[in-house]
Amino acid sequence: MIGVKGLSFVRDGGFSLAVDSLELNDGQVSALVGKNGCGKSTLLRCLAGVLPHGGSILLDGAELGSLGHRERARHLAYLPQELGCPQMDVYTLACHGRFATLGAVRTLGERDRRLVRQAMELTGVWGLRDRRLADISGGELQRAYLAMVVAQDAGTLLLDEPSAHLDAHRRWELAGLLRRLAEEGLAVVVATHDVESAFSCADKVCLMADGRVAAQGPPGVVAASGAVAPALGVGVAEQDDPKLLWRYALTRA
Ligand SMILES: Nc1ncnc2c1ncn2[C@@H]1O[C@H](COP(=O)(O)OP(=O)(O)OP(=O)(O)O)[C@@H](O)[C@H]1O
Repeated sequence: MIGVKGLSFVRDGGFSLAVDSLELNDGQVSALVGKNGCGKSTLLRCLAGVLPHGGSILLDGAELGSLGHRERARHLAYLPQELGCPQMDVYTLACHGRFATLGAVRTLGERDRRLVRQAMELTGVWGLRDRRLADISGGELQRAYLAMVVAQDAGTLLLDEPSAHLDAHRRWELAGLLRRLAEEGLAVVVATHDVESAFSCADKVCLMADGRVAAQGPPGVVAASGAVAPALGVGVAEQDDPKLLWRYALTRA
């Protein structure tokens, strides 16, 4: 669980992020949505401890900055937006999720190997385990990285654009996977342009504009707030057709 109070971050280029108050709870999927450049990744990077910031970020009750690297990795796993393609196979990448909490001796025990396999099966990459990262598709690479983050077995997941490169069916599967992780008690936080999925599947939507939180709350409350069209340039509307995949559809602003 993450609690933010008075968070601030200023870039040299002039962009500033300011979040007065935000709670990202255990057992919930929380979605950060907003236009390109509104600050979603910057906020996630502050929450992950990657960027220095003003104000307070509590991670499971402890000030984020007071936690050492390994302690933080036990509580929090972060999937960045940019995915590198190091010279390794999919299985080794997933094992890196376990390395985050192990010491200098990176020997995986039985529990580690079980967590890695579970994460790879959940994300559908177990069958790709021997393939080199350079030899798989963009969507497969996205899922391989997701396996690494899930294998870390942390209570809070920060995922930057986890649906990037995924086809329509995999996007749907991802929404189910995130729901399942939340039901296991994790705080799942996603920055996404997949607005339909965010409003349809998240417990909480945090709508961002110009480095600020324009609205936050349950999807229905944010959808009715009048803040969506100004923030996104498009609207959302709840649909009453059970045949539709997503409960919320995009509309003209
Ligand atoms: N490494 C960087 N150096 C300088 N400015 C940056 C850097 N990364 C992002 N910015 C700027 O910070 C602001 C917020 O960017 P950020 O990546 O947080 O937005 P975002 O909402 O995640 O965007 P997107 O949806 O395009 O990924 C933008 O004005 C962007 O140009």
